[in-house]
Amino acid sequence: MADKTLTAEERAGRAFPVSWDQFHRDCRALTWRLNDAGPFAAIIAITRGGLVPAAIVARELGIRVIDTVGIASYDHTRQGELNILKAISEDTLKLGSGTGKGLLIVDDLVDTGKTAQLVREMLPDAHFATVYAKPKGRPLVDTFITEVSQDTWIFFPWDTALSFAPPLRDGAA
Ligand SMILES: O=P(O)(O)OC[C@H]1O[C@H](OP(=O)(O)OP(=O)(O)O)[C@H](O)[C@@H]1O
Ligand SMILES: Nc1nc2[nH]cnc2c(=O)[nH]1
Ligand SMILES: [Mg+2]
Repeated sequence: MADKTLTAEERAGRAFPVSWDQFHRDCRALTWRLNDAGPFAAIIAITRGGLVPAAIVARELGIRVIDTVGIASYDHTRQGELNILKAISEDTLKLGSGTGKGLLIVDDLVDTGKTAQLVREMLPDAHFATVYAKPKGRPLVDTFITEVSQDTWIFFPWDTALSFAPPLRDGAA
């Protein structure tokens, strides 16, 4: 049974820090794959994590209609109830014929897949893309770039800062 006193990050154990450069490259690689799956009438970014990849993908694919769906589940690193903070707009739903056909949903990652599942229920025919995917959430994603193990915590560049790293011989991991 999962230890409820540990955060999701602590349970993960392994760290996968991603730099801005790396993230930009991975988003561009994602766009190459999405180019064959489109065209898309609009992008729906799952905020907040989906905002940065959505901006890069929109720029590369020339998509100018961008909507958001606001979902929060992690309080920093602890997953709680899923909260819909902002629904998809009526205009976007109409563009996707009510089912999401021809629409692209973008998020930074899937982990347990709970967020993805909720958005998929809103737009079952939309194309779902993430930059990173963990095995539990992977079946819910149509297109992604890099798979990381379930026990990995991904650190995004907007959540981190450069800091001193102790040398290996002083006990650094
Ligand atoms: O597959 P899951 O286990 O549902 O986790 C994935 C979701 O968790 C993170 O969002 P978070 O809820 O932390 O909010 P944020 O995007 O505002 O950081 C991430 O951006 C995904 O949206
Ligand atoms: N930053 C970050 N947020 C998450 N939310 C769910 N899993 C993760 C993860 O691995 N990294
Ligand atoms: Mg998110």
